[in-house]
Amino acid sequence: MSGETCGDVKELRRKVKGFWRGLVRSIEPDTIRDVIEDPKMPGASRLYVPTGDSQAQELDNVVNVEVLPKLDQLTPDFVFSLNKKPGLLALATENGKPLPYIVPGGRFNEFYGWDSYFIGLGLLADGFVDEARAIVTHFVYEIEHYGKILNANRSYYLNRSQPPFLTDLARKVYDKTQDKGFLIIVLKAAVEEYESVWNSPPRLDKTGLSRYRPDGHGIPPETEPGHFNWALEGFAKKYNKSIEEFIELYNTKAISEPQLDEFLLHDRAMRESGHDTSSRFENVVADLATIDLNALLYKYERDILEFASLIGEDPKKWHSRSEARKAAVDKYLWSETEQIYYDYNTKTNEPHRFASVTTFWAMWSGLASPEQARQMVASSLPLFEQPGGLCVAAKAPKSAKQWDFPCGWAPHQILAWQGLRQYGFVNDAERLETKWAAMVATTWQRTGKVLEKYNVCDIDHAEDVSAEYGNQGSQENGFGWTNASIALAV
Ligand SMILES: OC[C@H]1O[C@H](O[C@H]2O[C@H](CO)[C@@H](O)[C@H](O)[C@H]2O)[C@H](O)[C@@H](O)[C@@H]1O
Repeated sequence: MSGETCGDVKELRRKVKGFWRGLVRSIEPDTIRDVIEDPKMPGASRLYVPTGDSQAQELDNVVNVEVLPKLDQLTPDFVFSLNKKPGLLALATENGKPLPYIVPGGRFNEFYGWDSYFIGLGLLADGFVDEARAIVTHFVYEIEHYGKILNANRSYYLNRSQPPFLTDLARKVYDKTQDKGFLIIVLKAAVEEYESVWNSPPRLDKTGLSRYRPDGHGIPPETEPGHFNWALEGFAKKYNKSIEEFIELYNTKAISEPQLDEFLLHDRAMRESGHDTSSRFENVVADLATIDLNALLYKYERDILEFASLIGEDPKKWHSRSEARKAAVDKYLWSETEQIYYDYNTKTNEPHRFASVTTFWAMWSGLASPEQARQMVASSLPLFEQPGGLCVAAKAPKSAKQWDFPCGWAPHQILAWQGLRQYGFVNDAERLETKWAAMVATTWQRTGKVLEKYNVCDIDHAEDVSAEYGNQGSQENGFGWTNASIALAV
């Protein structure tokens, strides 16, 4: 790294400490209006509170508060019915006060599932332990009241989750606080989430592995206008309708289109995977036992085992579960010849041969054996390494989406750095951290912004990623997980 770049990185690192403040939100009378605001859906003005949360209900003299029905009534049809009156979902309070949370930034003005994990890591690196602990408390609240850690706390996200990271963040917070009471609460919620969301049908498959496969109905309303035009044109033509007219007919079930149902099943699963959208997942992901999710669930099993031991409960069951998952991953996902983990198609019963950088999640979670890790570093790492760090994929698809080549994203970098270090590949981790931090910092100097994602293959134009809704991030506050990556790399 040149002296100038090194200076940019250090300056950005200092800035990041201050960026967090601008991303903090809190559901309380003075701030509720700004917090409810949804750049994705202008006009959102409601706060939905779960049955039984009387504290959140007290805000009804400031905004329009509506109480949700009980958990088992949050069906796809019910959630769809809220699309005409979208709103924010209440989060946890503590000692009678709302607990603040941190949003990613840009068009994402709500509490996200996996973004919050990475934000939590950044907060811990910056010494904000209470704020990181609050993220865990919100996750627990969401599991108790909404049945899952939500994609984010908006009404239209009620039926789906995101990649699960509760236990690792809780463990890291516990390491700082040594609060066993906190661990007991987390353990109960994590087991509940594991059993009812990830280890039950429809997500659990006969292989014993899990898939992203949420329920839902209709066209996802939070996407930018025209997002689905390419997929809907043919259907609209068939009925001699405009795309808007067709959407209305389809959404209200006036017409039935099983082929579109199938496309949207995968689309929802792709959003649950956090990788919306990508050519790896389009039209297939609800059938895939991905390396991503199964690595994360292995980590849950290992963490739950440890939490149970720490509080004096019998951890045996979790040992068997993690061993069974490891065996299934080795059987179905590991490619001995190509030395990489592929996803497995549970419908066609064959590997989905798409090389993804998430293969390194098997190292982050401890799922890979030392030999598998060595082979992946030797054979697969070079496929993804680019001037700006790790790319999502090894090659360009026909039509690139934002989670495709040539993009690189902070969560992928962070998990790979940690995975590499865990298996002793410290030089590789340091080299990748340096490449990424240098690219983020020089782009920040050039554009004034810290962004959601980067073109890691063309670092002189790294901000140039126009796929889908463009590139989020700002001058004042950066972007949540990228801020975190700088806090962790430097
Ligand atoms: O509005 C379109 C989609 O936006 C979200 O996805 C992207 O931003 C999230 C927040 O940073 C991030 O978690 C996700 O990985 C990104 O792809 C949202 O999560 C989607 O559900 C939504 O349809």
